[in-house]
Amino acid sequence: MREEEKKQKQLLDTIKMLSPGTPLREGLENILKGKMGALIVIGDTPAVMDIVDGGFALNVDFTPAYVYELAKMDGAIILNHGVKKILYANAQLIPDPSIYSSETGIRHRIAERVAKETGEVVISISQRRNIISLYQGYNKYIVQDTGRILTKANQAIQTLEKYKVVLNQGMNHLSALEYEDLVTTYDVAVVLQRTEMVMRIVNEIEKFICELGNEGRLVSMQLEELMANVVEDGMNVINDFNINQHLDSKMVLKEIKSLSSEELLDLSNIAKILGYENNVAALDAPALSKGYRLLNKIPRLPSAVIENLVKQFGEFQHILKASIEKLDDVEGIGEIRARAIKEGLTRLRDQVMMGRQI
Ligand SMILES: Nc1ncnc2c1ncn2[C@@H]1O[C@H](COP(=O)(O)OP(=O)(O)OP(=O)(O)O)[C@@H](O)[C@H]1O
Repeated sequence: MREEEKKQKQLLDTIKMLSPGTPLREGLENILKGKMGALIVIGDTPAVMDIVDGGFALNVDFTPAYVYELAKMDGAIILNHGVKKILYANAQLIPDPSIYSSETGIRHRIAERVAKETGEVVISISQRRNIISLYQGYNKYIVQDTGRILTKANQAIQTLEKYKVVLNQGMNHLSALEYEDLVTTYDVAVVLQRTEMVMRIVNEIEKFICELGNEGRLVSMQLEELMANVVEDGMNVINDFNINQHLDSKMVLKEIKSLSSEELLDLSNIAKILGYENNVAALDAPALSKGYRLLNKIPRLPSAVIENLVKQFGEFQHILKASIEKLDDVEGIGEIRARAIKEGLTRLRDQVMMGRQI
């Protein structure tokens, strides 16, 4: 999984490197518009240079215009890793022919084999089919039309908005139950399930944003606005209800993330990760909140003080029922802050109950 995640991140970084607005993308678009093809290797590692024959060394600064002119020649262009320099042009690439390639055109076959053999990024522009393909190791990615990606990104934002409404309702319901001391494992598992579903859509949208480059600013802003507090609230729900002796909150989050889409639908899987019994009946069992999430919503309450409160009282219900004097006894809390906490909790209760009626 780790290796898979690393590869995915590498591919995303590469996609960003040729996203709209970058000099590399401009060069590639020019080649496409000029109805030419190209074969471009990014990186002059020994593994790459071992399979290069002929061509000539340039070592000039990368510009979209140079790469366009050089693409008029036969053979491959080799750039440095940061795409700052054009190192070689007109190079013949001779990768191991026994490496499997699923491509049909010669240029694409060479590109795929070179990427597999060297692990580097290879870009192939097909003259006939008018497409840009990118190979990195064993991964392949086809550069798509910006308008199409934008449509998909906007659809994903709309889906995210719908999921966010449902998540907010779940969070508000959980808050109300925390005040009433009526939380069950089911209510906790539901909000964590919804949070994870939201995060999975966010991952999709982040990929689109990488692909869109400077065309993705609006989507990025919308995403940022929609995601305010989602990650923190999710983490605090785990902090509040995790009773698993073997997993800390970060590990719990990781376990939830590693659930397949089907496993995520079964709430008892989430309950089990949190340390509750792994059966349907356990979902009806009461769950006690420590209070991290709700205390974090009180303005100007430092996290160290929240930590001390939870350490001293153990449960949100005990904090809720504590007198000003008892709150005052906690390290970092004087009388003024104790009153502010009381008032903050009352105000929050009113907001939560109002939200529930809607
Ligand atoms: N081994 C190689 N090393 C470097 N460049 C190559 C190599 N093989 C092919 N090329 C480049 O690819 C160009 C196109 O080759 P060819 O037309 O056979 O491939 P193709 O896959 O049909 O291309 P396209 O899809 O662009 O029409 C060649 O003119 C050459 O510049």
